Amino acid sequence: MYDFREWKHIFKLDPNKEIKDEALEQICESGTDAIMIGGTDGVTLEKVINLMARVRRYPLPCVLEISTIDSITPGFDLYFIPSVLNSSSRDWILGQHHLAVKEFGHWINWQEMIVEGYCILNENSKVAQLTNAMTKLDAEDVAAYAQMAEKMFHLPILYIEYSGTYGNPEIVKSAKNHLENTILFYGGGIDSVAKACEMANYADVVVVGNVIYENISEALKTVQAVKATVGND
Ligand SMILES: CC(C)=CCC/C(C)=C/CC/C(C)=C/CC/C(C)=C/CC/C(C)=C/CC/C(C)=C/CC/C(C)=C/COP(=O)(O)OP(=O)(O)O
Ligand SMILES: O=P(O)(O)OC[C@@H](O)CO
Ligand SMILES: [Mg+2]
Repeated sequence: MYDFREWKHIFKLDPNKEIKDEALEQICESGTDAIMIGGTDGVTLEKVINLMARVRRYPLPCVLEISTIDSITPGFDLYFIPSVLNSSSRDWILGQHHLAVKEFGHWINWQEMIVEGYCILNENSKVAQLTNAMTKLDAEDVAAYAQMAEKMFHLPILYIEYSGTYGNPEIVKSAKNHLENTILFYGGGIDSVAKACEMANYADVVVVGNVIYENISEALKTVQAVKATVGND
């Protein structure tokens, strides 16, 4: 079983986006710690299976970040289950989860399931709009979610999500200062070595998504940049 607590860098591949074999090979052989498959819209079972099979040619961990019940497929190393802590709708905090467990609970291998407490901060992102996230939060608000994630709910992961835009490092730093056991993921707008290094100072794991499809050579450079950053100032 892979230990996500040891990871520092993840590439997130979107099943709803095309990636050529050559680019996929570069991503999978980049030295990243894991591939996470996930996205907000257009995530179908067929697209997830197809992408998983292509990633499976390479010997690195492959995680499904569940966004819909219908696209869950066996064969991943781990399953990350998002719960959007700052959603204004119970559906995205625990409602969808309740439906899934009620219907499929007897099939679930809980050792493979890792819950991510999401805090979504880019109001213009598709994921913020989908989940009705309350994005107007300051560092104190996010620090409170961090404490709740760790101390109240004992969540393994807190994910600060700026999907599509670069976030505020002070907010990430403040969250990190309130965490001892919960692993802090940062994702959003990492499109350069400088941004990757800055967030790696505070987050335990830096997630890199869109730049894979926009500028693969910059995407690849983020791997060593993150790994060379000592972190947690
Ligand atoms: C192995 C096997 C076959 C098991 C079967 C048993 C089973 C069904 C287990 C599942 C148990 C369970 C509790 C499932 C949860 C079900 C569920 C649908 C929960 C809701 C998850 C959720 C909150 C989704 C909302 C959207 C979201 C937060 C998605 C996460 C990914 C994300 C943030 C994508 C954004 O990515 P990005 O690339 O920025 O987006 P776009 O580029 O597309 O804009
Ligand atoms: O696509 P970007 O903006 O890199 O964000 C990565 C990830 O946090 C999305 O869920
Ligand atoms: Mg994306």
